[in-house]
Amino acid sequence: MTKMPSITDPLKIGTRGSPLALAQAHETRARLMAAHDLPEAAFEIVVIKTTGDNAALIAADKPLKELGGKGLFTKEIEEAMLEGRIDIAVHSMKDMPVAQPEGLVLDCYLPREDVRDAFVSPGVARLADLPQGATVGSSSLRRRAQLANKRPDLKLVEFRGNVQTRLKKLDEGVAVATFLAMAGLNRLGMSRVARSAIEVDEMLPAVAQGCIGIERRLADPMTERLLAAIHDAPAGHRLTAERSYLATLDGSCETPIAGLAMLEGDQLWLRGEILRPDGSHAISGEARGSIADAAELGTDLARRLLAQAPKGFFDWR
Ligand SMILES: NCc1[nH]cc(CCC(=O)O)c1CC(=O)O
Repeated sequence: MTKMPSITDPLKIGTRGSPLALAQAHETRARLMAAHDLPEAAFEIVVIKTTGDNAALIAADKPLKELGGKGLFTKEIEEAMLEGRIDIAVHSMKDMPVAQPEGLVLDCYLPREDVRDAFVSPGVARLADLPQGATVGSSSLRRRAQLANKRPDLKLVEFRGNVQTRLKKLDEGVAVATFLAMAGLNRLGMSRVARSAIEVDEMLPAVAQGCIGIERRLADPMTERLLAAIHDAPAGHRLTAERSYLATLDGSCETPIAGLAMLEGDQLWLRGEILRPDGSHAISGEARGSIADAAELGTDLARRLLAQAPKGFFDWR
């Protein structure tokens, strides 16, 4: 695109078709309209079906790592952008690999939502109140490992699908509780589904949880300029630290990894936790430093955690 988007030549916003993905695309469009004083018709939302949206695959209730891991929800979208069928792509940063394909850049982040996990249960008020031996549902490697580590008495079952599917499973008594990101619920206007928010000291969230990122083509200066106006610098500093930590740890989604950076003025406070998938061993640590050193902070914390990991810590794969 060489000129400002217009009704006759709209900027094409690529997204998955899930309710959460669409809500995120609409938020992005609203921010672009406001920042550039453009009408809604200057943007076109283009829904792209990804491997991860294949209902048959998801219904199989296999752990996501067996279905192709990170990239499952992005490959087709990135291909569409490289082919020019879309101009930008809106993503949940939590699901994004740390490196993008040649020719694409991911450096625009919207203001971050609630980073906490939600505790969802018809009968139990909070995580700490779960009775001994209760069955809980989650397909997230990180949440499963964290729960197994803290509460080895709990029984874990795979739980996937959209919010409605999961709530139905709870209704049917398949499990007494499940976990979702507060951010997703808030963006869907469904915060009431959360029985309580789990504080980050109790369950450290996934790297980049609650953050929307917008990807573009490298050789597209107009889009770069459009996106620069809606980039949130604080989210950028936090994500830089968290993603550099993840990159050093080799964050394929085959390893349970948690990480969260908080900003206090121009200082970053990065916390991290790596676990064995069965929860038998957790290693955590933290690092503090200036936003100018965000990337080094992430690398440094990751190296320190790895140094504490006994030989074979990740060998379970
Ligand atoms: N892995 C799926 C996914 N990717 C992003 C979110 C929620 C929104 C966010 O964290 O930005 C979710 C669902 C969940 O964890 O409940």
